[in-house]
Amino acid sequence: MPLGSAETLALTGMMGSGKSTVAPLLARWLGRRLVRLDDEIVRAAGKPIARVFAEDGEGRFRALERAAVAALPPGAVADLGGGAFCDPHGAARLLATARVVFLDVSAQEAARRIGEDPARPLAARWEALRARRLPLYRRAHLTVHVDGMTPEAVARRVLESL
Ligand SMILES: Nc1ncnc2c1ncn2[C@@H]1O[C@H](COP(=O)(O)OP(=O)(O)O)[C@@H](O)[C@H]1O
Ligand SMILES: O=C(O)C1=C[C@@H](OP(=O)(O)O)[C@@H](O)[C@H](O)C1
Ligand SMILES: [Mg+2]
Repeated sequence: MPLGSAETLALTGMMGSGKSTVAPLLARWLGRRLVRLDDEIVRAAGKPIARVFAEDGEGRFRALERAAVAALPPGAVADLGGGAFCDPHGAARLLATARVVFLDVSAQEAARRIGEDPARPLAARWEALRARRLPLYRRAHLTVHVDGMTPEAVARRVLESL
C-alpha cells in the first residue's frame, strides 16, 4: 500500500541495525522531513544520551523518548532509537500513525558495527535486550534482514515495499 502523505515512515530495530544511516536516504528519496528521535531527546534534555542515562536514569530517558514519539510531525521519516517502539505508548502511537519498518541485524554484525559504544549506554546488554524485544519488533509492518546489505540496498528494499 502506498505511504499516505500524513503517514510517518518509522525505522525500528536494535542498536547498530542502521536506522540512523538508512533514514536520511529514505527521507531524501521520498522528499520527506527527517526526524531523529535521539536528537530530539538530546535537545529536550540539554545533554548527550550517555549523560541522561548516567545522571537521570533510564526512566527519564524513556519519558523523553515517549514525548518525542508523541511529538512526531505527520509525514516524516522517523529515525527511532532502538527502544522507542518497545514502549507500549510509543508502539500504540506508531502503529496508529506510521508505517513501521524493523531492521533486523545479527549480534555478530551489530558487534562489528558498534562494539561497546560508550555513546550507547545499553550496548553491553545487546543480546539480552534483543531477545526481550524481538516479539515487540515483530509487530512492525515490514521486516528487513540487513546483514550483508549496504544502506542503499536496505533503503531500496523499504521503498519497494511501500
Ligand atoms: N548497511 C550497513 N552496512 C555496514 N555498516 C553499516 C550499515 N548501516 C549502518 N552501518 C554502520 O553501523 C554503525 C551503526 O549504524 P547506525 O545507523 O548508527 O545504527 P542505529 O541507528 O540503528 O543504531 C555506523 O557506524 C554505521 O556507519
Ligand atoms: O536501544 C535502545 O534502548 C537505545 C538505542 C539508542 O539509539 P540507536 O538504536 O540508534 O543506537 C539510543 O536511543 C539509546 O542509547 C537507547
Ligand atoms: Mg541511531
